[in-house]
Amino acid sequence: MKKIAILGSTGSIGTQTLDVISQHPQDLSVAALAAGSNIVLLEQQIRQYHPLIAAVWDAKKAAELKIAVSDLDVKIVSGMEGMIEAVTLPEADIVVTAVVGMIGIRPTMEAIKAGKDIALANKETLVTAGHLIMQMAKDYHVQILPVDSEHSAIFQSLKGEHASGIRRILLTASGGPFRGKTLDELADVRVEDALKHPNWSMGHKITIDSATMVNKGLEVIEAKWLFGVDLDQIQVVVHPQSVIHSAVEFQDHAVIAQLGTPDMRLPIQYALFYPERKPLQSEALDLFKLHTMTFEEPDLGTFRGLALAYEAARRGGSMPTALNAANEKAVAMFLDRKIRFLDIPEIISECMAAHQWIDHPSLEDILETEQWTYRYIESRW
Ligand SMILES: NC(=O)C1=CN([C@@H]2O[C@H](COP(=O)(O)OP(=O)(O)OC[C@H]3O[C@@H](n4cnc5c(N)ncnc54)[C@H](OP(=O)(O)O)[C@@H]3O)[C@@H](O)[C@H]2O)C=CC1
Ligand SMILES: CC(=O)[C@@H](O)[C@H](O)COP(=O)(O)O
Ligand SMILES: [Mn+2]
Repeated sequence: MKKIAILGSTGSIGTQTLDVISQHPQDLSVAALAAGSNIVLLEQQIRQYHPLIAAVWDAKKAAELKIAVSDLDVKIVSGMEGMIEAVTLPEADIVVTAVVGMIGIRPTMEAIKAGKDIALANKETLVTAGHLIMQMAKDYHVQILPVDSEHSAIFQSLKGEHASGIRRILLTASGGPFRGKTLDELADVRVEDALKHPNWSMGHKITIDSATMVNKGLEVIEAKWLFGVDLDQIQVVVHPQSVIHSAVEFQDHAVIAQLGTPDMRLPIQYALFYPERKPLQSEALDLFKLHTMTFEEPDLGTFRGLALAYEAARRGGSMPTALNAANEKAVAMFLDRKIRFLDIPEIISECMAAHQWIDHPSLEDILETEQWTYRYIESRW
């Protein structure tokens, strides 16, 4: 029986992880759950999956939850210390990092130090602290198993082959809801329009990232860390049908891809059972219904966020943190209707230009860069 801790159990990836666990009651069980503030759903999850511990970020909500589940044998904790206690629980074998944003860095690092394998959905952690996380994973002999659909597809296509065999990674992108639009057409788009992803149902933050294509930029950086390739070996290919989840071109020009319907339960399950494959109750791909698959080059002029991510990745050091922190803040402001859609790349660009670059940032440098970026945005917008 593999025991799982889920950081971000009430979100899109978290709830789909619980669905996978429900499909395999003989093999998988829940050791720990952690969420932000949705204690109504978290209580239901506690009653259904019986974790030993549940963490809530918000201390007041944690106190309310403690009373609500006082009939059960579950420890309720809160804040960052609570998150860390949940993911380092001795009984847990693997941690699914399904929290959104760079708040996931510290719990992920502590889980690695406690010897837990990581099923990594939280891409912001690798984008900002990839150099620290990948080294720690080596030092503590833990596996970082990708959950992000493209990275799982690359991982599945590689089948353990060494990075030296890779000629190129073909990282597919849907292009988001605004594919083919001009900058003029994007000037007045509404939050509702940006939240209409053509293929995937996901949390709000990543859905906006898909609309700006910053998501693809974050994924380029994530792929660099996960697979140890150079940036110029990663080619973004716009594939609006989201059926090819990504591919690897090898030195002999063979291209191996993973295809499927857009359903995150497959990459989640693959990470939880790796290297085994298990059955999954989900919709199978029907190529006759699909008819066509198409491919385009990304429009870096219109989707400036992707170009900025390449720039941040090339500069390295603390620049991806400046990009990511600026994006997290700007997306939150857009969702709050405080800025317009095209202000998102503008804010990222201004933060990157003003950022005091650090070559090999420590955890403290990364967290300080995050705070500086938030303060800088608050002082200007
Ligand atoms: N959704 C998807 O299909 C995919 C997601 N990803 C990545 O996975 C991560 C999660 O995405 P997604 O599931 O869509 O996001 P959601 O917004 O749906 O869920 C986020 C989760 O994080 C929790 N959370 C938020 N803030 C805190 C906090 N301070 N402390 C503890 N928990 C917190 C939320 O809790 P609460 O609701 O209680 O506030 C919720 O459980 C992101 O990094 C995303 O980029 C990658 C590929 C695909
Ligand atoms: C499901 C998943 O992994 C998302 O990251 C998804 O890929 C977003 O789609 P695009 O960023 O390609 O629009
Ligand atoms: Mn993805």
